[in-house]
Amino acid sequence: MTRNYSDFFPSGPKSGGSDQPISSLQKLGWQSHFAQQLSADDLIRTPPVRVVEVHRNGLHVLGDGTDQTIPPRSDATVGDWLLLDEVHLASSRLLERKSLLKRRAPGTDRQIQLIAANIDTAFIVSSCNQDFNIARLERYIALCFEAEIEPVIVLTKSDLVTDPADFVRQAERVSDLVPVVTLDARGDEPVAKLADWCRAGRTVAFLGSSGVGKSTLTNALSGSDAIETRAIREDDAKGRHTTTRRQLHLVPGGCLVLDTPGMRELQLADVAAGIDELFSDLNELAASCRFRDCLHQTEPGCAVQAAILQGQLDASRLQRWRKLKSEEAFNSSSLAERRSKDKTFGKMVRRIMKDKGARNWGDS
Ligand SMILES: Nc1nc2c(ncn2[C@@H]2O[C@H](COP(=O)(O)OP(=O)(O)OP(=O)(O)O)[C@@H](O)[C@H]2O)c(=O)[nH]1
Ligand SMILES: [Zn+2]
Repeated sequence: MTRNYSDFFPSGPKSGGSDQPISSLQKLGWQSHFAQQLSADDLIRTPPVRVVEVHRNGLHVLGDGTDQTIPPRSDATVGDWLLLDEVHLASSRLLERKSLLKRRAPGTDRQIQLIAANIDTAFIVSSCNQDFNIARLERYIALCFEAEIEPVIVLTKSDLVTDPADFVRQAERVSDLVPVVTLDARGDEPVAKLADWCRAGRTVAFLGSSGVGKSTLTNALSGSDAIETRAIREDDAKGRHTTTRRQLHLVPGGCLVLDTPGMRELQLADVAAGIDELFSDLNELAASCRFRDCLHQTEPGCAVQAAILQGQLDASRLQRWRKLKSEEAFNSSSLAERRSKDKTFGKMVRRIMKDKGARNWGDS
């Protein structure tokens, strides 16, 4: 097979609305970030493929002329790029990610699980009704900032309220860095209003609680009720609650949409930097407090309390910041403890094995 290798080294992300044809790899989300990581020699020996689906028996990968399932590996997740070693599949090289969403597994084990890699934009979906919750939006945004994913707030069900303006105002106050879009997820609005982020070759995901309209939006983007993709399998097309797989849907002529059922139990762990970024206004204020360890309660010279008194800061935002930070600290510290216990245990095992080995030698 002859490949046009110039396609593998894009000059940069294609601009929206451009009529330039894009290569099959670019359609799969290939970007200069990945191209920079390989040499022409790598390319000849190991063609890039993207993991579009993870299931128990393996990873479904697609590339230029490649469509196959390779053995599972714990360090790769949906959205990852691999340099496929067709002779030794397990030796395929994992390319450095542009972004990574991970979570702490529910239950007692609480291991870190990789959710998805290389998402460009996450639409944080909430509806203009009782689901609307600033603290929840903030959690998702902190997570996106940490994961290096661009968040966009999408407020659905605008048709069910007389005026969504109040929801929009509240959502806009979450962060200057995060755009807010309102729409009716059924019909034509999503395609038009999300077009900037849903260009061909971009990878997007919808995050949010059950019933807010994530599936409706996904279908709206794909222009059908059953998303037409190369990765989709029959059972998934029928019922979206039946699958526990994670996969990327290739929207014909458009972006790639990640569909992951595990997004609902997201826990905040190891996202301190994301929280700092989201609450940078509070961090800046805190830097002017008289005491470095100010708790922003009743301390004299507290710049945060002063801002609240002056009406520049909403007291509830301070409360949410505190809550998020303590949740994060709790989740992360228990992980640290677990890691250190694991280490101690590992050391103990090695010592015993060593002792045993020494004794066995002595016995012989
Ligand atoms: N009126 C109105 N109904 C909507 C809108 N978006 C979604 N719905 C309806 O809300 C219901 C739930 O939408 P889904 O798309 O299934 O929500 P989801 O977020 O995918 O839910 P899960 O699959 O449980 O996570 C469906 O009946 C949709 O038709 C909207 O913008 N306006
Ligand atoms: Zn203070």
